[in-house]
Amino acid sequence: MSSTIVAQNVKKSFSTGGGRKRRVTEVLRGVSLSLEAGEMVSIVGPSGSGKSTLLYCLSGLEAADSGSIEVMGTQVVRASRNSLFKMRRDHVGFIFQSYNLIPSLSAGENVSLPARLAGRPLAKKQVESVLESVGLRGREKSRPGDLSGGEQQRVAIARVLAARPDVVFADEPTGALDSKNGREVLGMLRKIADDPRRSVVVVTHDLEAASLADRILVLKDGQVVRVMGRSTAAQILEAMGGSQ
Ligand SMILES: Nc1ncnc2c1ncn2[C@@H]1O[C@H](COP(=O)(O)OP(=O)(O)OP(=O)(O)O)[C@@H](O)[C@H]1O
Repeated sequence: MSSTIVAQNVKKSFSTGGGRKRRVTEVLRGVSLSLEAGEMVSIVGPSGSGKSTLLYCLSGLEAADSGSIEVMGTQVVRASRNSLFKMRRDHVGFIFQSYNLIPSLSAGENVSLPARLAGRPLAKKQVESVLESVGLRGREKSRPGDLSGGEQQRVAIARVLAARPDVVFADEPTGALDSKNGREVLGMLRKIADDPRRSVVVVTHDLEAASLADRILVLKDGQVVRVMGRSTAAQILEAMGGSQ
């Protein structure tokens, strides 16, 4: 197996307020992790423990202060904007709680946009086939506003699948969905990670979602306090000390 992400001793602080009211909060206090191709990792922990910040630092959306993060061999910490742009374009896909679709574009156009921007336009058949793979056959022309939340998230997954990324980062992907749609979306994420070339990192409060991962990292106060192999939601809850 080969590593898609290797992160060592990642630190990140935020400062808020100015002058005498300036406060520095250490949000990540030396996080290390590695992710293998074909693996799904969940990051869980109490609210404010730094889960989203970690995801954004790993993907280069947020700049870590120190440490080392390699994504598919590219060093992310203190990388140039150009190198981060290329790393994200060539290797990374994102799924957010809020879907982040462009409302004025159809489902098909949303799916094909990243490939078009990367100068590798998709054939109509490819767009149809990737939408079909997420259960949206024949919905190419629908606009996000005409789709349910679950369907919009599936378009977002189709957009990621079309770009064939090595690593998919998902931040609370089921946070806005009911449990049935949430389960379907999670099944799709699990399927992405079952491809031996791909890996998935999911930040979630949903412990059923977390239990689909091969490894679960429990974050507390900006540090990884537990690393678990395949676990049930009840075992994860126990590892978190009984509180989400
Ligand atoms: N841009 C920012 N500026 C200042 N503080 C920030 C910023 N982003 C995050 N924080 C702070 O960092 C801490 C961790 O936030 P983060 O969103 O990473 O936690 P989380 O574990 O994902 O929380 P939740 O589960 O509630 O989404 C919080 O105290 C938050 O207020």
